Amino acid sequence: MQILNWQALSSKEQADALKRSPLIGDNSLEQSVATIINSVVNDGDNALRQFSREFDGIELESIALSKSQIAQACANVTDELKQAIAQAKNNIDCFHRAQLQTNLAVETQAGIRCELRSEPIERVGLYIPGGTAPLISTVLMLATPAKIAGCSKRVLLSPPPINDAIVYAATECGIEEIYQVGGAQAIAALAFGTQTVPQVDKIFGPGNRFVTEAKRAVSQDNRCTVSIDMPAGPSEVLVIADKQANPSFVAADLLSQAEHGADSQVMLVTDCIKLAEEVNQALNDQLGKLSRAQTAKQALECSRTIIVEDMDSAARVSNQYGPEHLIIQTEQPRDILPKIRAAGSVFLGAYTPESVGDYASGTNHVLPTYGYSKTVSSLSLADFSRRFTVQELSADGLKNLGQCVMTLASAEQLDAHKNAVAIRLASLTASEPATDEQKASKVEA
Ligand SMILES: NC(=O)c1ccc[n+]([C@@H]2O[C@H](COP(=O)([O-])OP(=O)(O)OC[C@H]3O[C@@H](n4cnc5c(N)ncnc54)[C@H](O)[C@@H]3O)[C@@H](O)[C@H]2O)c1
Ligand SMILES: N[C@H](CO)Cc1c[nH]c[nH+]1
Ligand SMILES: [Zn+2]
Repeated sequence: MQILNWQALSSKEQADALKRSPLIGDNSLEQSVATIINSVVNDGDNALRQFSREFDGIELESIALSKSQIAQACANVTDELKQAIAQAKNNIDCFHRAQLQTNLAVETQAGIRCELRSEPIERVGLYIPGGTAPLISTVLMLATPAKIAGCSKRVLLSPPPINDAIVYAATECGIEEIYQVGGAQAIAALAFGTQTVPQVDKIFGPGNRFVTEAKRAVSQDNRCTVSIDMPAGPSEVLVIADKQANPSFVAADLLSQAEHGADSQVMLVTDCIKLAEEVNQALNDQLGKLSRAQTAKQALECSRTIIVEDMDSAARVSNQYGPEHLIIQTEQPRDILPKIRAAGSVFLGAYTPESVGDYASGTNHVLPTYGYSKTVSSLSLADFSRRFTVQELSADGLKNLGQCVMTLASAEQLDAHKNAVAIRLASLTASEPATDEQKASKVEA
């Protein structure tokens, strides 16, 4: 990887050093995805079949999997893979179940009760990438929290021909509706519905740049009201390492994300030039042995090593980049953690490869990319529910708050708002028995 000295760079060069892969900034992407979406809106299933032919090279017999197709796919999965799926699912289930929250109620003032409640999102669409690798683990990452949250309609889509283990993992997570459609056309189908694919309320799942652009586009399209989880595009990792880090471990972690796609990006930030050179050597040694060497090599071409003065500076560079995954392989990784402001998921120490989070530690691997980790959180149980508030005032509560609201409404010159309170306060006063003082003043009058 290209090695850059952070201190020697101008601020423009520093910003360029942290730019994402040029494939992601491709201007033609927006237009080609818009064309795909419009075709699905107009032609429904026919468009899905046409794009499957064009992009996946598959002549689709059935878009929806039948019960017998599902049973056959499950029977094809080996026991070893079934056991690994079960172990990963247990950990993911354990971590996401722990995120269940109870509704809360607070009395902000006497007679004023405020509540925060949450309800599952009813219809969710789960997109499982499958263009270049069948991401079986993504099924667990999406379907497990969707089930725990109580989403009643959970449909799963993945490119054709759908992988048997994806189907098995889906059924293990209680998914009954499975469709073989991929790419931007799958996202359009979930957003607008077709003759076969049902329309959903929210779309979840990562994907390549076509999928991610399609999610962005449908979430801003006023022809539908679908929402999305987050921009979870091509994988990224940034490794902060010091002189004690094992260069082979670092190289292996960088390659584990580089192999996802040519548009993936991996970064190394270190205060040790010797380590940077050893990692480059280890990358060369390991790259040739990978089945996806060509893809990883392309990703490495748009990736960089940045030499910084010290670990404080490393944390600042990482925060500026806002990586999807951040690995800290230093002598005292926990010392750096409090300085981290932006990362989708953090991996501490030499024995925490990023792969464990991808598959089975229990955390969710659906994470914001493109620098969105500065503002967007990693996928969690809360994303499958919507929160809403409730308030209830007693008559005394309204008496306590009425004047405050009327004063604010007057200041905003919104008379009807003020009146909605005033009319009630007046009715309360009228229905109250008169006090001795009031009776006396009436007699005097
Ligand atoms: N950020 C995250 O949380 C996260 C998690 C897992 C995976 N990922 C990423 O997901 C991605 C998976 O990508 P993938 O390609 O393997 O699978 P994918 O399912 O996302 O995309 C495959 C689909 O892309 C469409 N496509 C391919 N070429 C096209 C073209 N030229 N024009 C229009 N559509 C086209 C096809 O319809 C195909 O079915 C990787 O980039 C990986 O890094 C991200
Ligand atoms: N690294 C991916 C998230 O960017 C998730 C994944 C699934 N399988 C392997 N890796
Ligand atoms: Zn991965």
